[in-house]
Amino acid sequence: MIRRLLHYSSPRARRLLVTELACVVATAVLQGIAFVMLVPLLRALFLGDLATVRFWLIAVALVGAAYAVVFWCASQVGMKASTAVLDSLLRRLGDRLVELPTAWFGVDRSGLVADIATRGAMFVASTPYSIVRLILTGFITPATVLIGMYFYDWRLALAMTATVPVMWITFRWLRRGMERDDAEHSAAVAEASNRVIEFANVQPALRMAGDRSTADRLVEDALRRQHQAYRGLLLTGGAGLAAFAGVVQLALTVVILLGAYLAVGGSLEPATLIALLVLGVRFTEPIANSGALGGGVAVANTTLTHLDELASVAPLPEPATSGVPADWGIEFHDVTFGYGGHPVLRRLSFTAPPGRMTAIVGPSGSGKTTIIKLMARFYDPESGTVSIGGVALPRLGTAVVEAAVAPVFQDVYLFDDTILNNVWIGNPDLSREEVVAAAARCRVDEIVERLPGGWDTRVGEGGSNLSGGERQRVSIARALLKDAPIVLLDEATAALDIGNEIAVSDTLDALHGDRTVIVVAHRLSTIMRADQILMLDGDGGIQEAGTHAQLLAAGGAYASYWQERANAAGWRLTSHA
Ligand SMILES: Nc1ncnc2c1ncn2[C@@H]1O[C@H](COP(=O)(O)OP(=O)(O)OP(=O)(O)O)[C@@H](O)[C@H]1O
Repeated sequence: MIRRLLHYSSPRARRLLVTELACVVATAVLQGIAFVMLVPLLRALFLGDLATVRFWLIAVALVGAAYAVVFWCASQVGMKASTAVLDSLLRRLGDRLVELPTAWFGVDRSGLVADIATRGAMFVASTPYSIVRLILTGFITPATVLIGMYFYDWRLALAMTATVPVMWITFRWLRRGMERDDAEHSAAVAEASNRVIEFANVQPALRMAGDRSTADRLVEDALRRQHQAYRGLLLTGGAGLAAFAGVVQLALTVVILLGAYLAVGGSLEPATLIALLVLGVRFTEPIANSGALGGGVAVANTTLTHLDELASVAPLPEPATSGVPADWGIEFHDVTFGYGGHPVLRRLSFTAPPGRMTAIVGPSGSGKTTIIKLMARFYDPESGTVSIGGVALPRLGTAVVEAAVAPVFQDVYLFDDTILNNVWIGNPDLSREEVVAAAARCRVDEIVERLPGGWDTRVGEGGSNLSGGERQRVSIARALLKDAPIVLLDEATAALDIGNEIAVSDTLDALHGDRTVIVVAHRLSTIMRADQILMLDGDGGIQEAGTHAQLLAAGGAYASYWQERANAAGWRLTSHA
């Protein structure tokens, strides 16, 4: 564990940790020496040899003083080391999260990350001081005592040595059990916190649907699994500790019995036996205490394993020097891609010309959002290439792609900051007036008018104080402000309010002819604006491609799709009239 901890520590934290451990080893050895010195002291006391008693008393006092000084140093360095280790762990976690491929965050990992960043990192950072120190003392002090024992009676020392492997095996067994159960417990805690967060987020939808049983069940199941895992952890810990304490007591009993046998046989003086038995107790006591801490090491190891897992997530390949795109057109060439082995796109090829708007339409689940995500390089395709301006995205590099692309997804997440700052992050170099003007173009000013604090109203965690459509409007304003040459817009199906529709239309008008725009389009008004429409076939390919007029004239799948949507819209208007 120490090796893994050193691996995740900064050079300063590493220096402090090594110094702390050196001090701990020194205190443990000094403690062991003091215990060993008790033997001649006690023996002299029993025999009434006061001159020898005085000599050993001074010697024990000197060793005790040295112990106190080194112990104080270990405590001071230990506290600094804990803070430095916590700092290193959080930095490593933060740096790693920034490097991870965007797709890693697609699956809900918030529970796991929160567990590492809070409970896990704090626990690991305090481990060297609160646990490792005591465990090291629990092993080094008895080892010193054992060596000392050989100087007084090799037979008792040998008996003690024979018990060491049994204690070691039991300790390892206890630790492994705790490690396994803590990994299960930690996964259950992460799952339960994901479900509780989800439960809170979907409350409005649940209440609308009038059926809370499914979400209730999911949360209850997750909490039940967490309780079960915790019970398992406590049971393993309890049983393991009892077994370990039993083995340690057995070791002491062996030494007492052997000592008594030798004393009865006359080959060991009673005064020496009593002194050695005191030493025997001193040998087993720290070991028994450290057994209880083995579980703590297991818990710390779980967090370190999670950090190892994060470190092993393969990053997307990046070029040594980025290629330069000839323009801002996007090309898919023979692209195949899927999730978990199930292909969503099969040998898909198309071109989205620069400065033009391409609308992607098709059945639900046909891969429209997936195409947008491949363009933003959340993933690389399994085969084929996605390129911008003739340069494949792996040769452009993620940073260049991220700078060139302004994506607006359906599931918009806003920071718990003011509405203005949420737009401003699109381009922090602009002035407040410029940001307000750009946001107004996307009709964010309409939202702001009804907010008590105007532009400086906080939007709540994830933007929860705004509607889905409003959140997307803020996100569109942010994307516009970024002034990227490519805009990817996944039109919100869940937010078909008129204000949002006008905001999207105005934005598309503003972008038209200037940027390459790719829209996953659901609204007829959006689809009609496009220079090119790609209609997906629901089997990973393109069924039809062309302009609105061309596709209508062709009278194929798109014409039927259009007719259906237009009829539905007409029916709605009539029914309201
Ligand atoms: N992260 C993911 N892991 C596993 N499967 C996924 C993931 N994202 C999407 N899928 C699956 O891939 C398929 C295509 O999803 P995608 O979101 O691209 O479709 P879509 O055409 O945009 O759908 P919609 O119109 O309903 O938004 C679906 O079957 C979806 O369930």
